[in-house]
Amino acid sequence: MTLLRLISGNKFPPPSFPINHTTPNNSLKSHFRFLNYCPKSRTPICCISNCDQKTQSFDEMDKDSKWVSIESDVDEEYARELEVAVKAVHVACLLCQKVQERLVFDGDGENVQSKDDNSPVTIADWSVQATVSWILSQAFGTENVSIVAEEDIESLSKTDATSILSSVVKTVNDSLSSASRFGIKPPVTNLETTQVLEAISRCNSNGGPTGRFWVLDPVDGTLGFVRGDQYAIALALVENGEVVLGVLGCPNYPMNKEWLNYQNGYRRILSRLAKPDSASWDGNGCVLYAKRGSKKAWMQPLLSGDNSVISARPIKVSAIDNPVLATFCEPVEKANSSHLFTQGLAHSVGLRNQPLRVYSMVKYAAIARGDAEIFMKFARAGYKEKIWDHAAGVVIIEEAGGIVTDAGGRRLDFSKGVYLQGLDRGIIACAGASLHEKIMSAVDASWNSSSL
Ligand SMILES: Nc1ncnc2c1ncn2[C@@H]1O[C@H](COP(=O)(O)OS(=O)(=O)O)[C@@H](OP(=O)(O)O)[C@H]1O
Ligand SMILES: [Mg+2]
Repeated sequence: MTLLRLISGNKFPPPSFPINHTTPNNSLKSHFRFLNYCPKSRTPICCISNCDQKTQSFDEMDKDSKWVSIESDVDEEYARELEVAVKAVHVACLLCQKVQERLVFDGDGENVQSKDDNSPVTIADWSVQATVSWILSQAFGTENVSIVAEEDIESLSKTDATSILSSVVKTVNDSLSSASRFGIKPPVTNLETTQVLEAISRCNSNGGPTGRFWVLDPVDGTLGFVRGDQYAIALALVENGEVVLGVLGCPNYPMNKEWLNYQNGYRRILSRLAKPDSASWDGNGCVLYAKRGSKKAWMQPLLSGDNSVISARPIKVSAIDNPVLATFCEPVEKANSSHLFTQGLAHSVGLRNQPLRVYSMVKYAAIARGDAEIFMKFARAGYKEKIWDHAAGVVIIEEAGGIVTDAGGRRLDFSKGVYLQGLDRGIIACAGASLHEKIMSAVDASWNSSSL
């Protein structure tokens, strides 16, 4: 059996796989082939193999195996989808780190474009979209993959965009060629420009109430990204209108939440001064993921340097329910959410801490990890929230024990197409029910006097 079958087929390996019985839980039938136990973190981890070799037997693959863990059972629904999605997001995170480094440190500003709505788009947005689209198509077959995603190829295909397009093609090929460290088999030859454009434009699903589709925000918080700050890569799987899987890559969100307070260059300089050692969780980013109904959410560190060990740890929302001790997060940009309105809400609920203003869906990650207790977003009237800005974050918070609704207490509806239709006033995510109710009551009490 070739590795390709493992990656692209829906079948799991045959039962004759070598299972390392040093695992403390032999009943866990991981969909990875080699169960083992991480000597450092003492968590169960599973080998994946170095896939850049043409065809390997499983025994051969074991020799150069690398470590990635996904705590799920081979028989569980969506196990294969989760495995592929987490790997794809890891690949995308490394891609973005490299592009951001060039953009911010080397002043490669040419690779930032403006979209029709004046929001920025960079080679990272298109490259991630192409890369994730290609990986999903390889894994499940192009005909089985439907993707709703933020970018299209309109501006990229214009004649004056040729140098950007070639940067995108190069970035995608560089990224896929090193994806083997995650067990993803790279293309046999570099992707042609047309293949890259096709991978991007294939993400043209409009979602809807039935069937299965992926939702991708290739770079959420592009403004944060171009400013050298926080951003996220968000991938979710929606089935019959319900988000069933969510994966959130946060390349600049390290283990230690204090780092969030250092914005822009200051944070970067600090992270450079204190380069993480390869096994450290402190300095590098993270990938969070969850599966609907599992009542568990997980976090992995990003690979750094030559490190090839990744173990996942469970995450939980904060237990704080006293407003005096709680912290709320909100968008950095006033244009995206009214700071004035949330300031009033904070005052009436009795929140005392300064708001944590963070770009992108990293805010969802902060709630899921227990670094903050409340996330509020109140966009201007008429703004229509897109499903890719929320899908992955919602399922991760919910499975980590939190609550996400609109201001009327209804769960967000991912079944109505590209937009979150029918959203009542704004979005409120909380660690617990008591804080959530307090915020909703405060919104009711002050909404009519707000200018929103
Ligand atoms: N006017 C307005 N109001 C509300 N929301 C908007 C608005 N404009 C954009 N967006 C969307 O917001 C995404 C950025 O995340 P946040 O809303 O959390 O804002 S911020 O990054 O913290 O400033 C951002 O995602 P990206 O485009 O992927 O960066 C947008 O989809
Ligand atoms: Mg976004």
